This record gives sequence, structure tokens and C-alpha cells, in this order.
Amino acid sequence: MSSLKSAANLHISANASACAGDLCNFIIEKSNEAIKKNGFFRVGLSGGSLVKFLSEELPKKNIEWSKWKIFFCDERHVPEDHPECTFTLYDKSLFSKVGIPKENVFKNDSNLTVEQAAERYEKLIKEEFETDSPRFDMLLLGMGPDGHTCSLFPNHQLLNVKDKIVAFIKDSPKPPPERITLTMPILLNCDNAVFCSCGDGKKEMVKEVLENQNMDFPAARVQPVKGSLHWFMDKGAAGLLSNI
Ligand SMILES: O=C(O)[C@H](O)[C@@H](O)[C@H](O)[C@H](O)COP(=O)(O)O
Repeated sequence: MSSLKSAANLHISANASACAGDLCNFIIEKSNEAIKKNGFFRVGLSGGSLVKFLSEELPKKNIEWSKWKIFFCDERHVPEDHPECTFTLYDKSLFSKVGIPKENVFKNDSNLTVEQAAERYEKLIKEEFETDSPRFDMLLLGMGPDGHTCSLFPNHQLLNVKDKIVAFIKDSPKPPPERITLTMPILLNCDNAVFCSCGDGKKEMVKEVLENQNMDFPAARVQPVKGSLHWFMDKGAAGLLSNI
């Protein structure tokens, strides 16, 4: 089996700021391709450090925001005024600045139970994509120090969910505990799975995932079947990779 590192497109920048710039240039290139082909760019965003990277760089770019349809790869199931709500973090630092139409951002409904919220979000995605097997143009992913991505954590039964597009978790090892998340089959059925991981603190896990392809770690399992895999990193996160 070829290593994931050889299958992935590696983009290694000098530092996190350069990585954010390279990532956003790539996102715009792919968004323009998707808009030209389908009229829209349908993208899933993760939380964490990605919020800062995208919010710092994307407002500087010339983007047809009315052609973007934004979903969340995962979302903490908390009220919108909660400091950990990924939608609100993006809304304050990005959406409110670029004037993306509100109807183009598909957010969680925290007034429901987490079970109901997952069901609602799955229905929303199926309706928007007009199919029961939606294929995102791009999923923007982070990787935690434990190798999780979205809200798919190591040794968690959620990793094996195959009959759902969106699932819920009530015992997330990364707080807050209740979240909704895209499932692995959706991550594998997208045109571009794009990880962004920066900082020395990620280098051991980056090696485990990309070089050792240790499938205990969810991020190692993300290799789109008919799509492309991209890893945007700074030198710190890529520090233990050989022959790069
Ligand atoms: O909402 C979340 O918590 C994220 O979606 C989560 O999956 C994140 O992407 C990773 O934890 C990496 O986060 P960092 O990039 O901040 O390390």
C-alpha cells in the first residue's frame, strides 16, 4: 500500500501565516473551478485554528461570495452566543465582514437535541445537494493532537458509522462534549479533502498519519476515493516527515 504521504498533495510553508495564505489561494483556485462548472462552490468548514486562518486571509481576496454555500464539517452543539460555537466564531470574524448572503450559510440548530440536530443537518445537506449521496467540492479539515478530525475521535464507534451523512456525539474528548459531525463516508466522497495543520505540536501526529498511515487515527483514514487529498502545513508540523 503506497503511503498516504505519497498519495497526498503536500503544501509546506515556512510558517503558519504563509500556510494560511497558501491555503486560501488554493481554496480560491478550486472555488473558481467549482463555480465555473456547477455555478456554486459547496464547502465544509472545520473549527479550531482554521477559523483564524480563513478569517485573516479570505477577506483580502476577490471572491464571489454569493456563489459560495458554506456548511460545517462539525459543529459544537451549543447556543450561538456560546464562545465555542464555530458558526458564531466564523460569523463574527469572516461572514459579517464579507457580506455572504445568510441563506448561503447552513448552520446547526442548537435549540434541538443533539440527536435531532444531526438528523436536521443531514436532511439540510441532502436537500441542498438534491441527492442522498452528497459530494462536497471541498472539505476543510483540521487534525487534533490525538489524530481526530471533524468530531471523529480515535477508538470511537462514530468512526464506523456508514449509513449516516451527519452523526452526533455526546462524549467528545475535545470539549464541548455534544457535537454534530460529518461521517467518514462523506469525507471520503468529496472532490478535495484539505487538511490544515500547523505548529510543532502536530509533528508527531502528522508523521503517524502521513508517513506511518496509522489507521487508529481518524485523520489517516481520510483519502477521498475519487477526489484529491491536500495537506497544508508549516515547517513545524512537517518537521518529522522524511524526504520532503
Ligand atoms: O470544531 C472543532 O473542534 C474542529 O472541527 C476540530 O476537529 C479541529 O479541526 C481539530 O480539533 C483541530 O483543531 P486545531 O487546528 O485548532 O488544532
